[in-house]
Amino acid sequence: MEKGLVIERVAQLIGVYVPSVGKTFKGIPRGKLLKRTKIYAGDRVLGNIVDAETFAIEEVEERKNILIRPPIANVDRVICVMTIQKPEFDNYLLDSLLVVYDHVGCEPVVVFNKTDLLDEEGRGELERWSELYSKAGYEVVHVSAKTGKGIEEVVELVEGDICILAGPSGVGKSTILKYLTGEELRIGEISEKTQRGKHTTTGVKLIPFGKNSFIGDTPGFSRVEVLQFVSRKSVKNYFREFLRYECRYPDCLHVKEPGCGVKEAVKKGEISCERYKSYLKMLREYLEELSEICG
Ligand SMILES: Nc1nc2c(ncn2[C@@H]2O[C@H](COP(=O)(O)OP(=O)(O)OP(=O)(O)O)[C@@H](O)[C@H]2O)c(=O)[nH]1
Ligand SMILES: [Zn+2]
Repeated sequence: MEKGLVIERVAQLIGVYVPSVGKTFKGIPRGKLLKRTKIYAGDRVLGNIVDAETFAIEEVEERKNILIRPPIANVDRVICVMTIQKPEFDNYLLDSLLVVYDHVGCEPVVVFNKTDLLDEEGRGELERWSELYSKAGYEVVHVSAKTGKGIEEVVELVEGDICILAGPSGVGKSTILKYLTGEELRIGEISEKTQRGKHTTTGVKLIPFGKNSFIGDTPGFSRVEVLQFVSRKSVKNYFREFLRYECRYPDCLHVKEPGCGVKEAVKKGEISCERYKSYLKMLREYLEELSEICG
């Protein structure tokens, strides 16, 4: 059987890219396959080329994850696009994206875009935040989708991966996608009925770029409520720099417990106050003493 990758899932249409022939076929699920599983963009499938247009899908390989928004399976990377200025950097939003995507097994990359328009102060901020996130254990890249600067570094970093873009409105997600693939980013339809800002789309396409990478044509989250996705007690597992420290109690939430290694590290300046504040905010906690430690 041949291996294929579902790169298009729009209504009933399934597009299967078959690397051995470098071509996309119309996928037809065989037998009772659809009774057993759904088929998502990003699914790795096994099947046979039936004719010049058709690929009969026999099996869907086990998925490493499925994102709900956009609906894509096996997403390796989320490119979290942020800016320092225009719009102003929102570190709480970034921290929320990092937690939620890490939770689904999607490795985040922090991309600061619009570096071309930074003034002196902006460049200082860019350096400060970049150092903070690198130290915390994330990959950080500076780009300008206007001049193309730094984009190649992103392409190299995500080689071979299935990616999506996430980040707030106006940071340049569409511009980056256009730069990478020559295609437009589709905006997910916003369903007005749900108050949660849920987006629904009729389908999703993965667009090839770089040597062997794919990227979704629908953006991921532009804002996110962490506790809708991650339980209160496991949020701490996705602040990766916290994992380097030990606490007296293994189930320590790093809030008011005695003998907390994380809080100690914040006091010593080894964990940044900004990150710790984001953590408390996610848990809807507040610490009086923090104003003394962090100012
Ligand atoms: N100077 C500069 N402008 C940029 C850059 N990238 C994008 N822009 C501009 O910023 C504006 C917003 O860019 P978009 O690509 O539409 O941003 P988006 O994140 O897709 O926004 P939404 O569709 O609202 O989610 C556009 O006017 C772009 O031309 C950049 O690197 N430098
Ligand atoms: Zn602790």
